[in-house]
Amino acid sequence: MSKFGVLVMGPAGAGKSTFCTALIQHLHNNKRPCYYVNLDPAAEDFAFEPDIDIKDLISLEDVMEEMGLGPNGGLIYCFDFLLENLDFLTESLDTVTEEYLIIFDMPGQIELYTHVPILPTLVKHLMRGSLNINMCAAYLLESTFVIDRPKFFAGTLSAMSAMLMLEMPHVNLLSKMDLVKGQVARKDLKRFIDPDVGLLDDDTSRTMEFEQTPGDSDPLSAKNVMGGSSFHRLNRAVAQLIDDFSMVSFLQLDAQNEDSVGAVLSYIDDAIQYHEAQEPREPKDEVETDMGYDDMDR
Ligand SMILES: Nc1nc2c(ncn2[C@@H]2O[C@H](COP(=O)(O)OP(=O)(O)OP(=O)(O)O)[C@@H](O)[C@H]2O)c(=O)[nH]1
Repeated sequence: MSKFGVLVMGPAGAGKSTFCTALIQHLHNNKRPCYYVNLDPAAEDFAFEPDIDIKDLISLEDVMEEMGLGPNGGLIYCFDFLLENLDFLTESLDTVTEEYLIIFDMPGQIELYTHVPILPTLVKHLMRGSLNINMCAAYLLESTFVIDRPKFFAGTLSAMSAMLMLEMPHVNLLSKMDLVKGQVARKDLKRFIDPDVGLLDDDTSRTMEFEQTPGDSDPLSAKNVMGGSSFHRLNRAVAQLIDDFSMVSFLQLDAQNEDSVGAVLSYIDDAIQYHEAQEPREPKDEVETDMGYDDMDR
């Protein structure tokens, strides 16, 4: 038997830390031990004190001050530093026994999940190195995005990008469900759980915005860029890509409701166990980060 872990990811403000707190509380209530790892070098207030805190190794504030970097470049610097000092994680995680669920609370900068190979390297170390942790990713997307469908598809694309990049068991969560219940009809909500491109066609609230003003031929005019037909075509192409891959579906999460947290945990447990039962796969070749830190804040 090997160790178990969940990597809690998603854009800024999606509810990652709140979910981690609710998960830890739920595990406590059910007398299941857990081990909390904060990997957000900017996180400050915790409901439960982390067992490992990246800030004991490096903090975003110090990096931004000392290196003169912005928040995105600074974050990438912190993660590069973590990758150079993986013993910081390994030494503590080595001592964690198999009955613990290891919860990794990640930062919200979207760059980390989409176009730098830092996370795959970290995941590879955790899953395939000597630690041999059986991991599942939990990717959170705010359910209030369903009100703004292009935003919802953009978020769904980032979830898909993380799935493709990390190649690990993956559970996508529509978080903050308490905020949309009552605002979105149950049958409409179902269409966001398994997103299909038709959602954009039915988006009557935005149809007006997508119509181009007759005679407005400047493709870069504010109206055309923000709400014009090219914007609509781009959204449709993104939605079609997601539809074609047919990879992303969501579970609903209301972190304030313990039954909801328990149901999500069951999926995570199942995903981990299913993966454990499969043959181990060959690791991918390591890839180097090819972006400068300054580029991240442009
Ligand atoms: N109503 C409601 N609010 C929530 C829920 N989960 C989180 N929030 C609120 O959303 C805000 C952001 O939540 P966090 O848990 O800090 O989000 P995060 O993803 O960790 O944010 P970053 O660390 O900045 O990336 C906070 O004000 C939370 O109280 C939820 O299930 N329901």
